[in-house]
Amino acid sequence: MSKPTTGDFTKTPGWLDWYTGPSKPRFQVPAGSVDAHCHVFGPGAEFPYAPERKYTPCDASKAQLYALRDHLGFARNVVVQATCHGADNRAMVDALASSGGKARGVATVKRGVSDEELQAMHAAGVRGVRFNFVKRLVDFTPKEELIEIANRIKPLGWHVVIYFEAVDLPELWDFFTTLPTDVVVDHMGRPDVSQPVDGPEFELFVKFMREHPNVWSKVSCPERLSVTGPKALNGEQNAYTDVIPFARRIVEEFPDRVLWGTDWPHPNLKDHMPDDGLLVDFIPHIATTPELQQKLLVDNPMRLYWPEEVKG
Ligand SMILES: O=C(O)/C=C(\CC(=O)C(=O)O)C(=O)O
Repeated sequence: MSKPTTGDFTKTPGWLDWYTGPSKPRFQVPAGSVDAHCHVFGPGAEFPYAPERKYTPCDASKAQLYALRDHLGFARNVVVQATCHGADNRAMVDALASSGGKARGVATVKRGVSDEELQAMHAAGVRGVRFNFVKRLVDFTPKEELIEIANRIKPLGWHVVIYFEAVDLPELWDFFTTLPTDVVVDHMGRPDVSQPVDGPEFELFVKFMREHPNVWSKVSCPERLSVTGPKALNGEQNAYTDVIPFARRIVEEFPDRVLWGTDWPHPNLKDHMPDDGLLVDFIPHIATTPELQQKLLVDNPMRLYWPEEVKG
């Protein structure tokens, strides 16, 4: 893969660039697998970063994303709008347009978005909107605005992706459970994996999924959640062992409502940048049978993002 660039923007101090030269995964993903959570950044010279952004990344282009897809053995991507682009979805939509139908998108929209804009995004392959509640990433948006947006995108058959920290789930519960669409949680609601997997915090998340059949979860980002590692670097085949019980529990309890993604280019990591090949080798630790792997990587994302291609 080519190397990251930065254009005229100055990266956030301490920014870690994505890993060049990822290893070839030992785990071969099933045919038709979907990387259901990844981003593009700019390039800033073509698609400038948003003035309201909380971080400035290195560039991560669609060509680099699709090269990674091919290298890892994936067939498709779901490109999620990153907060460094605010509600300017052009870089993400441009990536979808160049994918030959092999990428869908999740956008960020404001209440002022027009029906024509929503229709154009739908035609480009957008199938969801993302509501972000992680305070270091976004300014607060009133809940009435978000509900209004959710009601507007529902007729398009889109869903809502939510990103929040585990400690905030109790406060957000009532809002999340009134959303009128399918709801996809990023990174299992960011559990504190130093707490027990059957402790009150994660039990609340499991209850959220158990009591609400419209709620799905991405079992992604062990590199973000892990406290003890080991890191997915230097050929490590048993990375992020402290995250495994959490992800495995969700995969086994809700096999038809889980998704997986690389999270490339891994915004805002502070400690290390993982080798994406080794992240793929993490998958069989959390989806331990071919049946679970098929659902996680193919059947579930296809049902949510390419339903027209799913028979029956
Ligand atoms: O890539 C992710 O999912 C997580 C992010 C970044 C993010 O959500 C964004 O910029 O939109 C994070 O925790 O910093």
